[in-house]
This record gives sequence, C-alpha cells and structure tokens, in this order.
Amino acid sequence: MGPAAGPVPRSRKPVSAVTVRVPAKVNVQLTVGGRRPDGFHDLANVFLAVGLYDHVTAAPAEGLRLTAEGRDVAGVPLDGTNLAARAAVALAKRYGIEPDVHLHIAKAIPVAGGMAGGSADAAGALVACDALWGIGAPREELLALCAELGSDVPFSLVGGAALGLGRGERLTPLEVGGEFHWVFALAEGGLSTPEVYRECDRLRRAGGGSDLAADLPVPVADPALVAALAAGDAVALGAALSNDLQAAAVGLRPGLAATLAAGRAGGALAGIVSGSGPTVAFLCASASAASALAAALPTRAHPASSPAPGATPL
Ligand SMILES: C[C@@](CO)(OP(=O)(O)O)[C@H](O)COP(=O)(O)OP(=O)(O)OC[C@H]1O[C@@H](n2ccc(N)nc2=O)[C@H](O)[C@@H]1O
Ligand SMILES: Nc1ncnc2c1ncn2[C@@H]1O[C@H](COP(=O)(O)OP(=O)(O)O)[C@@H](O)[C@H]1O
Repeated sequence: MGPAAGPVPRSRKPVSAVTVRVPAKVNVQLTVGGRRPDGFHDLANVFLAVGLYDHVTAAPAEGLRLTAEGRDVAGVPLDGTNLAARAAVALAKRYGIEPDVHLHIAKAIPVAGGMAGGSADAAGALVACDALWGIGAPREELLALCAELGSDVPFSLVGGAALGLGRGERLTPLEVGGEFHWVFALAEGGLSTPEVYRECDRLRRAGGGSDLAADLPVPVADPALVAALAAGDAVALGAALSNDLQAAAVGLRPGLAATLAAGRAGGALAGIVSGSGPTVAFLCASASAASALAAALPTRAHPASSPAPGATPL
C-alpha cells in the first residue's frame, strides 16, 4: 500500500446511513501449499459466495461506535479488534479523515465457522463507510485495503466465484454456469484459523513430510473443479470438492466426522468442511433436497444457494 491517498475526493454526496449486504463463502477447493517465511501458506483457494448474509450499516456518529445483533453475537468483539472497525479505521486513514461512524452488524454468518464472517463484515464496512463519507474510492483501492485486512476479505467484496492465489488475496473471477444448493451444518463453538493451519503443518511433519513453501509445489486450481463450476454441474462439483485443512479441522474437532457421515447418509451429493471449519457444507442435487437434508440433520443447519453477489449496498 502506498502513501495516504490525500484529501477525500468527495466525488459522491455523503449519505445519512447505508446498509450493505455481504455474503458468506464456502471453499470448493482449498489446496494448501507450504508455510512461507511470512507465516502464511500459499493457496489455490476456490471461493464460492453463498446466499447467507451479514448486513453492515454505517450511520453518522462522533468517533467510532460498534454494535451487533444475532444469535452468535457473543463471539463478536465490539472493540477496535473487530474486522469491520479495523476496515473503517483503515479507510479513514487512507483518506486522511476521522473514522466517525456508528457501525451496526446484523450477523447471520456463523462466527469462527470457516465461512469468512469477519471478512464479510470488513468488506461491508469498507463499502458502507465509503458511501457514508462520500469518498467514492476506486475499486482497486478498496481491493488493496481488503487485502491488507485479511486474506479472505477481497473475495467478500467481489463475491460470485473466484480463484484466490498467493495467501488467497490475488483473485481471478471464475464462471459459474448454474445454481448450486448447499446445506451448512453449524457447530457449537468455532475453530481458530491459525490453529487449524498449525495443525495442518503438524500433520505434514508427523507424516514425515515438510511443511515449508520452499519444499512444496505451488498449489494450482483443479481443472475438473473449474469446469464443473462453469458447467453448473453439481455431481461433477461434488466429486471434485477438496479441502487440505479438513483433516486438521476434524483432528481438532473429532465430532465433525459424524456430521460428515450424517450428511452423506442423508442424501447429500458430497460433504466437506468449509475452509478452516467447523461448519460442514453439504452439496445437494436440488433446493428441495437441501431443505429436506437441513431438516433431517441432528445439528443446526441452514440451506443456502450459490453463487451470491459480493458486498452490495441496499
Ligand atoms: C482458511 C480460510 C480459507 O478461505 O478462511 P476461513 O475458512 O478460516 O474463513 C483462509 O485461508 C483464512 O483467511 P483469513 O481468515 O482472511 O486469514 P488472515 O486473517 O489473512 O490470517 C489469519 C491467520 O491464518 C493463517 N493463514 C491465513 C491465510 C493463509 N493463506 N495462510 C495462513 O497460514 C495465518 O496463521 C494467519 O496469521
Ligand atoms: N466482524 C466480526 N465478525 C466475527 N468475528 C470477528 C469479527 N471481527 C473480528 N472477529 C474475530 O475473528 C474470529 C474469526 O471470525 P470469523 O471471520 O467469523 O471466522 P472464520 O475465520 O472461521 O471465517 C472470531 O473468533 C472473532 O474473534
């Protein structure tokens, strides 16, 4: 990121309050390469946005105020560590203004669930504050701020489907040729993303391999998976789903094995841990099959479909 962008261009009129809808994601491919000297892992991360949304509202205030509502809101920090608050501060700093805003997060995305809820809120806060403060920041500027805030944040801004390379922040949009129907089986309590990556590394070393980027190939997208997405072919997508963090997540949360088995027994085409977990995603043949599976699973479960648009002002 270069120097501060200077005075706010005020290319747009400030608005009184703005609400932005932001989607959750599932990783249909998560190939994890080695750990880099900066501590991050090289990825081939195929993101698919799903129609399960947080809403971030930015309203005028003096100073930065943060509130949240939703079932899992106890796990959401309401201080300066909240990713939405960090996004507002980063945008204000970039344009040399004060981060005067009341951010309210209406949370539906599971917290620490592997569905990028915090990243969604960060992208939502950027778009909402950009409008509230009348900045009109170029898209490239917003994407650069997103990448500084977290590896998954750029995808929350763009939505749809995309291949994320590097640590997941370097995006190439992917074509999606149809609607995919999912059920998300929610777990009680989250998993820490860094801890899951550490467990993945530990398993690699315990298996006699290396966990270092210098020793492992740079991950690439799976052509069969990319073709299945483009064709809208749920059976082929189900066959191609892969997640290198799954063994680590199940190792840390052994109950996930039973959840995966329950979904498959309940008629899912395929099941996979979503990102670092512990949410489990089941791909279904139709919307009605997804509703039936959601009702049959023993855990709390949400049906949702893909693709979904990225951060959208309402
Ligand atoms: C695993 C994934 C899959 O999309 O997401 P979740 O399933 O947790 O939502 C992502 O890689 C998470 O991205 P995000 O949650 O943005 O992570 P960041 O804030 O950038 O990094 C948090 C920590 O995760 C680890 N990390 C993250 C990304 C990456 N490519 N390699 C890593 O090793 C590092 O330990 C880092 O300090
Ligand atoms: N806006 C936010 N919503 C949820 N969690 C947040 C937020 N800001 C910061 N966090 C912190 O980030 C952690 C990871 O949250 P989240 O993004 O929901 O999970 P994941 O990385 O598994 O997708 C949470 O445990 C919480 O401490």
